[in-house]
Amino acid sequence: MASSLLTLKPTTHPIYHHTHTQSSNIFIPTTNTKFQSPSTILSTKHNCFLSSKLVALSYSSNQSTQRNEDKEENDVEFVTVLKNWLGCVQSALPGGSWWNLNEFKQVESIGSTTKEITVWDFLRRMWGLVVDDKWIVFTAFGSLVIAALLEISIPNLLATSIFSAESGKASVFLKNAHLLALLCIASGVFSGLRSGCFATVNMNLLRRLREALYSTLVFQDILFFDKETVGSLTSRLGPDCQRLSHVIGNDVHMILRYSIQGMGALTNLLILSWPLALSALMICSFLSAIFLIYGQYRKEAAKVTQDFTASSNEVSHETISLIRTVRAFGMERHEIGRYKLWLDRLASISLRESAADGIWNLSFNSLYRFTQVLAILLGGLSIMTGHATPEQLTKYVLYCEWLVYAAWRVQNNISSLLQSTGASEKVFQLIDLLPSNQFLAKGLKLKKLMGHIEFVNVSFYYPSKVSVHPVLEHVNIYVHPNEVLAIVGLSGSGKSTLVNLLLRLYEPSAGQILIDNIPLKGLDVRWLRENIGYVGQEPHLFHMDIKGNIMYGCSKDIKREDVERAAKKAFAHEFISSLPNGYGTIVDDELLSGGQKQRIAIARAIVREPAILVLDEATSALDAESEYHIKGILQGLRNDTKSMRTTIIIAHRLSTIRAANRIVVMDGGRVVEMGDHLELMRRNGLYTRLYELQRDALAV
Ligand SMILES: Nc1ncnc2c1ncn2[C@@H]1O[C@H](COP(=O)(O)OP(=O)(O)OP(=O)(O)O)[C@@H](O)[C@H]1O
Repeated sequence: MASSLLTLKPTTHPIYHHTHTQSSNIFIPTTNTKFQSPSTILSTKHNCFLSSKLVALSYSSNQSTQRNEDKEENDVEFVTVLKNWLGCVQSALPGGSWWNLNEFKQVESIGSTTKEITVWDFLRRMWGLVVDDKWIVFTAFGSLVIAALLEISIPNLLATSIFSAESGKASVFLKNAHLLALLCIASGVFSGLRSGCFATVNMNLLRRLREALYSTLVFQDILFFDKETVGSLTSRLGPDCQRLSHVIGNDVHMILRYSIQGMGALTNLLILSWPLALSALMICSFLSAIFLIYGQYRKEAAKVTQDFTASSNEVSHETISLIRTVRAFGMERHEIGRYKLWLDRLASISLRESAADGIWNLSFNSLYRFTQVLAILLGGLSIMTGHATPEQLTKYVLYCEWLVYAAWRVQNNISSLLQSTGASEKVFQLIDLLPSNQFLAKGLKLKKLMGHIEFVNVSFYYPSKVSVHPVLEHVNIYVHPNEVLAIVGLSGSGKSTLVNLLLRLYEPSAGQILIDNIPLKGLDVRWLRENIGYVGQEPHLFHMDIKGNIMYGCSKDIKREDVERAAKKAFAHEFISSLPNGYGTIVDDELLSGGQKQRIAIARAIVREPAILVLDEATSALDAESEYHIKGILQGLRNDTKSMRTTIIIAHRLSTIRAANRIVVMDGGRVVEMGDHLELMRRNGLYTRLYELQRDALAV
């Protein structure tokens, strides 16, 4: 290859100089004008012949030097390649660096810090999940034991039947054949019962496991969801739970079944010939020793695989849920690359697992065959010396096979159990999380909420975001019952955070919030939320009909007329009625426009007739006409003295909140101005600046 790149034409062209790149070992021809060919130096009329001779000589000597150099370089190249290969082989040998999973553990993936759990703890916890079905479990294990004992008697009876036929003992043969048929039917019945019961246990276990995990997740603090990703959590609920559900119905079941069969086979072997039985046992012990290393390795690999699966799930979830953004920015290939990175890592782990599997199977098969050879050898010798009969040898060979096969199955299922134990760590860590304190504390439920709100010296940091400056700093705000309070300010000034604290999605780092003079912490959180109507910046709809979406979370008895009235107030009735199934139309986040979603969300907040209404940028996606009407609603709500409703409205469009009783102006987490529109305009501060900027923008 290297020499083929060199095209030496010394008499007509400047000599081709070749360089040797260290990294690639490829010769690159270069035309270097400073180097002249021998023909250029010696080519004169007088010395034409001599020069041509010298050229030839020099060329041939150059060629031979080059051949030598090429050879040396080829040798070096060969040695390097050989060294690399040897290095690869060495690292791939059992115990080599290729098997080390630590480098994967260092990859930043989800949930890498978990408390190690022992197999015993794991089984204890799984038992806790199936204890309600204990009778099904006991029936399953009872049938398992009976079926296993029946199955292990079959080889003995089989050999006895064959040899009784061979020796012409018809009555013995018939008796054995009947017994054999009975045994087969009975073992079939008990095997069926066993499988059915274990399948039921599996199903119930999976259901309970998912239920336990899901209900723990749903009651976590919002802070928890700031840290965890949706993809990783759904991965725990999906594949991880599925994997754990096989533990009792598959792993424990198989371990027990084959342990009984193995013990039965060993007992039969010991009865037949103890030296032969011991030799088979030695092989099994050797297999167990190999297995110990293999099982531990699979447990480690399972943990890494589980985390990588969660990470890949996270990427795919993010990409699919944001597919419109991905498409708009043409990032499809980039996203595929991101996903592929995790798939490659998973494949890398899988490769090691498969290789470990291969080594394990190789060891097992070799030893299994070796047992057969040993049995024939020792058994044959015993027959020749008159120490054993052919019938005994046949039984011996059959039971030997059972023993080794049972040992293999037991060990394989122990390995699977270890894998599940590894995979269970994160799942149980999540299940063990305590619900948010809010749901544990029993708070007050007031007879009637007046809607008086007070933020007293409130400061706040988001716990998930380490920051020098607080998001809110010494905020003091009073909202009177039935008042419409608007909060304005630049983006990121902390307006939504105020609402988050009012809804108790987070707790203030300092200061406190009072409602009707009672600290928020002292109130029942569910009751409080029932009494607050909230419309967020990006309202989300559930995949259900519009009526269900409007009624969502409302504890009162709501009639269809109430839903329609709320929809009319929110200017949603007209577009809902124009849909094919009206209020029965199934919608979700993708099927409606932003403005339509916002109107449904406003109807959802209105229908519960809350004492406190919070609108966080609730008019941002509305057209001018709807916004005008919504302003009318707000005005109506304000004048509705019967319902006594306090309204907090956050808006960027200052036109929306001009009519508010008071306007709070926020800047960098602080309240910088407070008053009604005219007062603030007179003050000529931040509000005036913002107002004028918006007016100018509209005038342009
Ligand atoms: N869940 C969160 N975790 C960490 N930081 C957050 C979280 N939510 C908001 N922040 C940060 O808190 C600060 C205030 O955000 P907030 O949403 O309250 O501002 P805002 O005034 O409502 O902004 P906008 O008008 O753009 O909605 C921002 O710097 C933001 O990055």
